[in-house]
Amino acid sequence: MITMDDIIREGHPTLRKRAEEVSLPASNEEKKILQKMVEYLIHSQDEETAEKYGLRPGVGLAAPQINVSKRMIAVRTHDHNDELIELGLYNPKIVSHSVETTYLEGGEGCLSVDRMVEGEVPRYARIKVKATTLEGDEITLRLKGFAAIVFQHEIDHLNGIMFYDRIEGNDPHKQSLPPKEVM
Ligand SMILES: O=C(O)C[C@@H](Cc1ccccc1)[C@H](O)SCc1ccccc1
Ligand code: NI
Repeated sequence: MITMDDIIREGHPTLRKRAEEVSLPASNEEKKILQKMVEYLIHSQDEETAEKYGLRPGVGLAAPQINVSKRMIAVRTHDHNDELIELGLYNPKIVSHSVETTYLEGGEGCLSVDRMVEGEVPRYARIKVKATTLEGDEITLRLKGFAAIVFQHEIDHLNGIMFYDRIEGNDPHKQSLPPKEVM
């Protein structure tokens, strides 16, 4: 199982790389890794298991965070209708987004960042994501609210972007809004 020992922390070069596309169908090894990433989220959201193994709760995890520079993410959260989203995805892509932006009150955290970082992180309010699931199905997700923020946080990890790169007042040359992905 994945524990905090497997999660690399800021300063590790893999967190600043652009992760490689996964050629599909995924290999057995890639499937195993993605499955374990989903399991990490399940374990981390179970109070007893999280306590037993010292897991930080997570609603998302990107493969670069376990030092695997491949375009794979796991997400376990609820959508705006309070439906559970529990997915392992290959090659997720934001194919369109709202002009309107939003942010998480109180800012964001990250399993790869062992410190509090103040500041609002601007995110698109609504996004459309295309990806291939762990089971091999191509899906399109229309997301808003917290789920949209989670997906943007995780897809940023695939592009070597950390949440604090987007906080106003940082290096003015850094893009404070998500870069145009595929527009
Ligand atoms: O480091 C990660 O990628 C996992 C983050 C994702 C995330 C952080 C902030 C906002 C949206 C997504 C972890 O889930 S941080 C822990 C956490 C847990 C519940 C709610 C928000 C953040
Ligand atoms: Ni993160």
